[in-house]
Amino acid sequence: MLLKDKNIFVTGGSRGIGRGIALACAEHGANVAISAEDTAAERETLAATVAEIEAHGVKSAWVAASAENPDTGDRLVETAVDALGRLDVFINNAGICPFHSFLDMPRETYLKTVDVNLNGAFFAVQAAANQMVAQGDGGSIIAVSSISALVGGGMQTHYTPTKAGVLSLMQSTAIALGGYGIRCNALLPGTIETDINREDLSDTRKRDYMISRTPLGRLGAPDDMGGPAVFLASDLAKYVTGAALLVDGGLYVNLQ
Ligand SMILES: NC(=O)C1=CN([C@@H]2O[C@H](COP(=O)(O)OP(=O)(O)OC[C@H]3O[C@@H](n4cnc5c(N)ncnc54)[C@H](O)[C@@H]3O)[C@@H](O)[C@H]2O)C=CC1
Ligand SMILES: C[C@H](O)[C@@H]1OC(=O)[C@H](O)[C@@H]1O
Repeated sequence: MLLKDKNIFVTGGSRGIGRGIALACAEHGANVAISAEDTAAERETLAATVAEIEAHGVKSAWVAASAENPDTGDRLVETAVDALGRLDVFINNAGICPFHSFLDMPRETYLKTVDVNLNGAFFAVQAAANQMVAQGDGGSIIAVSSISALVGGGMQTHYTPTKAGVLSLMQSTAIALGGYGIRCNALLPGTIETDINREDLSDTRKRDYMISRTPLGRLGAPDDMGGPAVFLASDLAKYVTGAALLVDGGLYVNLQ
């Protein structure tokens, strides 16, 4: 039980990587609140995931709050404090990756991707950090960046800069918040099979190619992200801040 009695918020926790992380935290004894995009479908998914979290005997709560709204960060913190009592760990995970070619990228696709992935992360992390500073005894902030912070993607020209930005945000907030005992780290997943890439990976040639590039011989699953997130959230990582942890089955280092 690495996270007993810690109070954690996971954005985009309804499904995919966020759900995998939320369930791993609950398995380790944490109370976990989650958010997702404000849609009718996500409200149902949030409620279902909250039931799975509570099955671990911990407290949970959900809020439907879209990341592109700069006020959302405050709503997330309010939800955590109202339901759990305080906020010890904040995990910014919500994100989108609408694959699209560069030359004809619609402006709205670019702007929405930046708003959700980067601007949303900034305001949410700022709100969480202010709550932790007010509590006065430190905390842990984790941002889900990507292997795509380090390498490019021809159909991801709008997306990869947001993931580099989120990594950079954790590096700078590690400095800004270190004096308050707040650690800030980034998780960099490789290719994890979720709804975000279901259509892209339905091309079996692409899927097989991605597997062939991965030394561990398979794509990732959401629960592969759980252990690394629990580690960074826990006191095992008490001297880890400003770090970037690749969780990619070895994909990044595989040149030849
Ligand atoms: N699946 C992958 O291979 C990788 C994913 N990532 C990152 O992991 C994070 C999670 O991705 P997945 O779990 O794969 O995606 P997913 O599509 O399975 O889940 C996305 C989650 O984010 C939430 N979300 C989407 N748009 C939102 C909005 N406008 N406001 C608030 N919440 C919103 C959804 O409600 C959902 O809970 C993203 O930031 C993504 O960039 C990074 C590297 C690889
Ligand atoms: C959505 C992609 O499949 C996924 O997202 C990323 O950040 C990486 O580029 C992965 O391949």
